[in-house]
Amino acid sequence: MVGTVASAFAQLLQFLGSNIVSVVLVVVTALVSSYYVKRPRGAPPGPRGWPVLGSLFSLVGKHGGRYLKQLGEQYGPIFSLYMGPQFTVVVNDVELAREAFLNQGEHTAARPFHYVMQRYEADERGVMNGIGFSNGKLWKEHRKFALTKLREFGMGKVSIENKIQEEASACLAHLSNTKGEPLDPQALLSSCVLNVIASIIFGARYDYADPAFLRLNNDINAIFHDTDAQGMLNFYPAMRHLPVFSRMLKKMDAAYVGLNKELQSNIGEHEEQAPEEEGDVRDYLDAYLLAQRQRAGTDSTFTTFQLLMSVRDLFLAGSHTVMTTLRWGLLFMLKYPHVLRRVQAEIDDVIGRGRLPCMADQDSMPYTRATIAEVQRVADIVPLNLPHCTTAEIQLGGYVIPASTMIIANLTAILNDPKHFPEPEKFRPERHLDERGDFVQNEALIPFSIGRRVCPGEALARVELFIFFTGILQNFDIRLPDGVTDPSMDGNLGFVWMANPYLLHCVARQ
Ligand code: HEM
Repeated sequence: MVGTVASAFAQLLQFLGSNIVSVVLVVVTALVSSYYVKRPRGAPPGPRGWPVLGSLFSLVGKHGGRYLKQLGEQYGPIFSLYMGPQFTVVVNDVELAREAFLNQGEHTAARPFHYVMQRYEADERGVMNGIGFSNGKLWKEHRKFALTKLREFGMGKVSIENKIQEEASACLAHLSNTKGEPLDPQALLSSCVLNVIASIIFGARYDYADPAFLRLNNDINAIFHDTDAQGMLNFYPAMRHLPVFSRMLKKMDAAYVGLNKELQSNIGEHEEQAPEEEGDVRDYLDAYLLAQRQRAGTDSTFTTFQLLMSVRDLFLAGSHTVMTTLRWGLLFMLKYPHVLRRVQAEIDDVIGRGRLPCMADQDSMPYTRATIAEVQRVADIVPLNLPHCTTAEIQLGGYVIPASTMIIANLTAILNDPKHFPEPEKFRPERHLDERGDFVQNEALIPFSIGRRVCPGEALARVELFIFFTGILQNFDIRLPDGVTDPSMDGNLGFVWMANPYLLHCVARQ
C-alpha cells in the first residue's frame, strides 16, 4: 500500500516536473476563475481586484474613504469588492446606509472577525469581549449598560458638565501658562479628554504630569499607531509571523499590558470598597461591580475580564476621537479667521467672559453649533466607520448581500455627498443654518454613524466638543506662528484621521 502511494507520488512529481508550464497555467486559471466565480450571484458590481488579494492592496497607504468614494463614482452608491479573502460591500450613500443599518439593523449590527482585536479582547474561550468588537448577548448587554451608565455619570446631567468644565478650566490654565509661546495642542487636548473619561470611570482625574497618566497617554498612542499594518493582519493573520508584523505586535502587546495594568489597578481599588447598594455608587466601575454582584449566580455576561475589556474600549474609543476633532476644530479656526471672529462674537454676546460655557448656551449659539457641525463634517475623522457584518442574507439597493459579508458605510462619501452638502469641499458653517439663522440638523451628517452600533459616546462627545471648543475661543485668540499664512489641512491616518502636527499661539483675549 505504502509502495503504491509512494510510486504514485513519484509519478505525480515526474509529471509536474515535465509539464511545469501547463501546471502553472492550470493553477493561474483556477485562481482567476475561482475569483470570478466567488462574487456572489445578485451582489453589487465592483472592481475585479487581484485573485486571492482582492482590492486590499489598492487601499494600502491611501485615504480609504476617498479611494472608495472614487470607486463609487464608477460603480454606483453601492458596490462590492474583496478585501483580501473577505467579500465586502461598500455603501457610499446615506439613504442606503439608513436602510442597511437602521431598517435592517437586526442583520447588519455584527462585527466581522478582526484578528488584532481578537488577539487583545478574546477571552479564554475565544469569545470577543469589550463593546466595540463583541457580538450577540454580551455586546447587547454591555452596550446597553454603557449607554445607561454614561448617561447617568456622564451625559445630560449637570454632573458631567461640571466635570468637563473642571477639565476645561485646567486646560485654560495650562494654555495661559504658555504665555502666547507656540504650542502643539495635541498632548494637552489628549490629556483633557482622557481625564474626562477617567473621571467618569474611576471617579477621579489625573494631574497632567502624573507619570501613570503619561504612561496611559503613551500606551493609547502606541495602540493607535501602524493601523495600515493592523488592517492587513485582520485579513491575513498568518502574516503576524513576518518580522515586520511581529515587531509591530510586540510593541502593541507592551502597550496593551501597560494599559491593562493601569486599568486593573483602578479596578482593584474599587473592588476593595465595592458598593453594597445603588446609593453607594460613585462612578462607572462601582456601577459595574454592583451590577456584577446583583447578577451573580445567573448566566451573566458581567465578569471581571469583561469589565476590563469594556472600560478599555471606552478609553480607546473616547479619547483620540474627541481630541482629534478638537485639534481639527482649532486648525479650521486658524485657516478661516472670519469664522473664528464670528464664533467669538457669538460667545461674547451669549456667554460673555465671566463664566465658562455650559450646554444650556448651545441653543442660543447657532453659529458656533454650525461651526462644530462643519468641523465634524469636513474633518471626517472615522472615514470608513467601523466594519459591520451581515448575519443573514439581505436585499439592499436592488442587490442581494449574502450572510457573512462585511459592510462598510463610507462616511467620507456620505459627509461629502453634494446631494446633501453642495460644494462639499468648502468649509462653510452657514450650510447648517436656515434663513432665520437657526441651526438645522442635516440628516446626512452622521459622523457618529447610524443604527444599532451608532457611537454610544455621541452625547458625551457633543458636550466635550462644545465646552472645550467654546471655552478655548472665549478666552484666547488663536494665531498661526510667524511666517505661516496658510496652514496645511492634510492629515494622516491612525485609528482616526488626524490633522498633521501644527503649532499655534494662544494669546489671552483682552
Ligand atoms: C467626536 C467623537 C467621536 C466620534 C466621531 C465617534 C465615532 C464613532 C463611530 C463612527 C463609531 C462606529 C459606529 C458603527 O460601527 O456603526 C463609534 C463606535 C463607538 N464609539 Fe465613538 N465616537 C466618538 C466619541 C466617542 C466617545 C467619547 C466614546 C465613549 C466614551 C465612544 C465610544 C464608542 C464605542 C464604545 C463604540 C463601539 C460601539 C459598538 O460597537 O456598539 N466614542 N464611534
